[in-house]
Amino acid sequence: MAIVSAPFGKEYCDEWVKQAKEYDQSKMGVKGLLDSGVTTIPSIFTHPSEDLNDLKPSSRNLEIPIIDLSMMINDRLKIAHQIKESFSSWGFFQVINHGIPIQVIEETIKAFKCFHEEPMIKDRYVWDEKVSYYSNFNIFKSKAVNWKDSLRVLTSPNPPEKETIPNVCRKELMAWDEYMKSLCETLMELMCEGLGVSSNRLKELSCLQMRKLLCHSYPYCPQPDLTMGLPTHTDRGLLTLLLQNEVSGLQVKYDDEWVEVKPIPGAIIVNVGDLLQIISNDQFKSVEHRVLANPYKEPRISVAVIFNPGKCDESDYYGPLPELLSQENPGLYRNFTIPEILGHEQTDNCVKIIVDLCKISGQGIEEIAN
Ligand SMILES: O=C(O)CCC(=O)C(=O)O
Ligand SMILES: [Fe+2]
Repeated sequence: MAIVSAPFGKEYCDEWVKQAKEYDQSKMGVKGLLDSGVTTIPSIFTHPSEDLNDLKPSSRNLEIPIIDLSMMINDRLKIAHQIKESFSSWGFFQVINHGIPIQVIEETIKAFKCFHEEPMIKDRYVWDEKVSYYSNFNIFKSKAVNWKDSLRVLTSPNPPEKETIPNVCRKELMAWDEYMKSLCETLMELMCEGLGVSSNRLKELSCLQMRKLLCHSYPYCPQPDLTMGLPTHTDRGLLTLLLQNEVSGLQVKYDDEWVEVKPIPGAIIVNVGDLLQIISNDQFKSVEHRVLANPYKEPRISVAVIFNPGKCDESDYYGPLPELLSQENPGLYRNFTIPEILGHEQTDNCVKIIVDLCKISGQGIEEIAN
């Protein structure tokens, strides 16, 4: 294979697109490449050097906040304030003691690992099925291909079309979606209480209704210094609930430094997306994060459930909650509709594009969601 770096100059660009197309059409994914015996990464995976020069996490002993949900019974308001504080400073926290049995968590990871990892020769059926769900999101609009494989399923409306979910992990996927919906409902109530608005406010805005499940697998990478698992981005939706296995790799930007999110068995990572930053009028922050290419033999598995508003007509407007606005706290964003957001181009490395899209300069906003 010819040496091709990231798509600068036209010739390189043509060659890059050709090779990326070949890779995409083969539907083999990164796992398939590894199974075919590659010991170095094909050059289409090489990320630009500016994205690779600060891969080391901060040497300061920083950790994203941990919220113990079992303490909610004793002091609900305290937990609501912890959530608000975590979201306004970090945009992230890990939740523990959330009530989801550890066996369910282990079975979920096992089922998704099975989907991504079954080798093609051992079990044809699993491989064929995996190929039929192959997705490499906007590969040609990215700077380079990422060293990961992903499964994407729209889990709402519930139940989703049967054929959109792989057989090998259908049962676990549907169960996980229910667990996440229920945990998210509790967290959204606490978020509202932390903001000082009515507990059901986000639910009533249909914020639990539209869910997308992304299951990523980051297989071993022989040259992790040259590529990324998932480049720097912010999530576009409202809220993301993420399960990770014991293999680290996720980093969050804090104070201009990258902080590693240490795997805690059974914990769920929760983070603010662009839409929630807008709705909270900047009280919650949508924060940059990324995943390094995995240097370990064990694959990194993560399962993200992304929540979005379910009312998606041209006439359904969302924007900063009016209860949060005052003379001293004017609205910082204009209203938006979901079709408008969906119409906006998306790649794996978008940073705050929706926040920027809706930001208004000057004071006040023209229209307010109600
Ligand atoms: O795989 C991970 O740990 C993070 C995934 C992520 O950030 C995303 O899907 O938006
Ligand atoms: Fe993300």
